[in-house]
Amino acid sequence: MIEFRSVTKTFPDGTHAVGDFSLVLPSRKTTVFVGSSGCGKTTLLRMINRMVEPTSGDVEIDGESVLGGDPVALRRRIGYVMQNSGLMPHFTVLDNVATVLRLTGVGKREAHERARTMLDTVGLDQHLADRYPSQLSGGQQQRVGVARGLAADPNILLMDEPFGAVDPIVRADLQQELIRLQSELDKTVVFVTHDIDEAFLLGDQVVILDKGARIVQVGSPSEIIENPADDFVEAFIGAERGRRALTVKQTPHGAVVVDSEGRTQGRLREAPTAVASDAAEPASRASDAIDGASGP
Ligand SMILES: Nc1ncnc2c1ncn2[C@@H]1O[C@H](COP(=O)(O)OP(=O)(O)OP(=O)(O)O)[C@@H](O)[C@H]1O
Repeated sequence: MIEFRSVTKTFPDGTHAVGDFSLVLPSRKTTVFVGSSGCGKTTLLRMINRMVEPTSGDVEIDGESVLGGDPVALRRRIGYVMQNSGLMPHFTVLDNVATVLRLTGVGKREAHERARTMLDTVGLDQHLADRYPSQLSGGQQQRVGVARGLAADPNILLMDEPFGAVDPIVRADLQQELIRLQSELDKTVVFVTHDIDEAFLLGDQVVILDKGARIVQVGSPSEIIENPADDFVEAFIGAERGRRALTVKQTPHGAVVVDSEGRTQGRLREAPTAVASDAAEPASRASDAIDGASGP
């Protein structure tokens, strides 16, 4: 479990990036920080591995302050995946993935072996191992970034807009891959995005932030969609428009669900009892009740 305790961050130039932020991020779940540009998402993420030092307050991992020990050792036991992959251009794919292992003293042979396994884990073909990052597509580079973040088998994986720079089709593919990976690996994932659909797709816990990393609402996707805290959240999640502004339309073959553009999204199942039990299952998605909805 990661816990932020009254954390603030003011940068040396006087910018108040985070003001009094407190939150528990449960273990083995995905928490998504979502909010518009400059609201403090990256700063929050980087305070977990001390790439940014808090001005005041504390961040704890399993009850232990991250501020007590050596920041370099801390960073090596926390996976980090960033936008544009952050791969080292003069290292091969295999060497990039093996980096953290090598830094922690693992021998070259063993590190490469482990790196090869990681390529399989993230769905990358072995023949890419000897290529350089510039010889890969954007989506492949991001997969290498994920493999590198996971190579040392960290309990915590921090992901900062990891799929922000790839086209929508590749992005959807990478999102599904992350869902698959998470179900296999069971990490504590902290994911930053400004895309609310991505947040709802990936997050067990979604944290909607406003300027200064002020928490506007925190909850499961279902909780937020079913009960937006205020007008800000309602506007942010697009509750009144697009794919979430759904209405029921009766047809000769039963009720269907139609979006705000008039497109039929799926067939409504008659399951009033299932609706009641959904409330007890926070991980359920609104789309679960819609037969045939393709998801965000
Ligand atoms: N090193 C820095 N020095 C001064 N101000 C900074 C620094 N890093 C970030 N900031 C400022 O702190 C605020 C929060 O930045 P942060 O990068 O955390 O936001 P964000 O929500 O991740 O934004 P984006 O989605 O655009 O990446 C912004 O106003 C930003 O300009």
